[in-house]
Amino acid sequence: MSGASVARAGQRVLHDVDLRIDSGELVALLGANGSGKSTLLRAAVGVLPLETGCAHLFGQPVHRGSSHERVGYVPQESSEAGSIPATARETVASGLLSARSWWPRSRDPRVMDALDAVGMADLAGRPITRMSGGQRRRVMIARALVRAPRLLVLDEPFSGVDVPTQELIAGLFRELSAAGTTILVVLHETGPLAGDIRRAVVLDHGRVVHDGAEQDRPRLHPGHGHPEDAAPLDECLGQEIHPL
Ligand SMILES: Nc1ncnc2c1ncn2[C@@H]1O[C@H](COP(=O)(O)OP(=O)(O)OP(=O)(O)O)[C@@H](O)[C@H]1O
Repeated sequence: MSGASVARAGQRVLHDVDLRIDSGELVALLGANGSGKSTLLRAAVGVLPLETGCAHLFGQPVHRGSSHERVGYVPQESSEAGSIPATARETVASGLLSARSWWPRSRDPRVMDALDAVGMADLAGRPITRMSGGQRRRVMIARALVRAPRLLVLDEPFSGVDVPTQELIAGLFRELSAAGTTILVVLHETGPLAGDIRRAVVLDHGRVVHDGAEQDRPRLHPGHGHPEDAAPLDECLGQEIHPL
């Protein structure tokens, strides 16, 4: 990305971002709530339009209709899955859909392999609407992995996932990274990937304030821009995120 700015609801929330990620890098994107991490990811894969600047993937300009056959994208929990009662297997198979192939391929062996890799093969037949948040998260990671992407873009993959599964997924990222997959991952804490991340990009109020060694990054300060951060606990508890 070069000189990339993005507006949401008429307000600029990403300012003049320059970011180049080379093939095979593992990069953590960090920052307080509302600092613009998800916005950056979504603009980088063409889901959100740029106000200024440009973005390229694999040397080609990115736009909303870009083909993402070489990109695996795992969005944040709140924007994924919805209430469609697809099974884990069907959900992962939908990751194989493309402009050339529109028929769901649940029997493709890659589907069960991807579910196995995130420890979800046993629940392949369960509708994702009947899964916990952490289980759904693992299914969405399998969906991103199923077509062996060259670039994996993940928005808080460990959120809601228990520690043993975090370790499992971190091990998977390590293997993929060693095999040359490029990984850009939004994290709140580096957690199980702490020893693996050489490069951290930190956003603050939509600007890159650090791009370099993880141990040199500035400490995060409390969030801004997300009203729930300041809301009393009983108000937060009243919010139903996934109505069944
Ligand atoms: N759908 C939206 N409409 C309008 N503004 C939005 C929308 N989504 C995010 N924003 C605003 O854009 C800014 C950046 O939000 P973004 O979700 O990119 O931050 P983030 O760093 O990913 O936050 P978090 O850590 O809480 O996920 C914030 O000020 C936020 O309030």
